[in-house]
Amino acid sequence: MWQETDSIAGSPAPGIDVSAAAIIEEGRLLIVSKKAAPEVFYLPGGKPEPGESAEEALIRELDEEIGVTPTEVAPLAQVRDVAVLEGVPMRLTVFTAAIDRAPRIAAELAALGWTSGSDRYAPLLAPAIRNQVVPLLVRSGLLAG
Ligand SMILES: Nc1nc2c([nH]c(=O)n2[C@H]2C[C@H](O)[C@@H](COP(=O)(O)OP(=O)(O)OP(=O)(O)O)O2)c(=O)[nH]1
Repeated sequence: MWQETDSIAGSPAPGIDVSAAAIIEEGRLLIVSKKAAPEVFYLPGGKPEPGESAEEALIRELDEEIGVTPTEVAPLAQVRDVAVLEGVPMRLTVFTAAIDRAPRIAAELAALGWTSGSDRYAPLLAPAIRNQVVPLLVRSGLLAG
């Protein structure tokens, strides 16, 4: 289902897996920052726990982080970059999603915002989001850019 670009068949991918949601409302993408690094913004989500699928992890993390349940979840892309907090290789599995209520900051989050991808948040976005996910959303017609 996912297109793999740089793994050798049969060998596990190095680094960490992270699931994240691209939630767009009124032309803006929902982004969050964590208390551990309040100046870095990225998509809500996190690492799957043992035995959890990427989508199950996403649903759990959205509840824990922003108190919402996704109403429509669809695979968008897998991107590889350096995980901005750990500094290790990361495979980020991104789903598009809608949410059932207004998000609110919970758990370990510092802030929540909505970005066009080219506004004041742009320099604060994690590299995977700024360089890969936002351009993909713009190419897909989901974000004006
Ligand atoms: N959720 C998320 N994490 C991202 C994105 N881009 C990016 O580099 N990361 C990095 C930040 C962290 O280094 C790592 C995710 O770790 P995390 O601390 O948010 O995961 P978690 O909620 O499962 O936390 P924990 O179990 O380690 O406490 O991936 C993104 O768009 N969304």
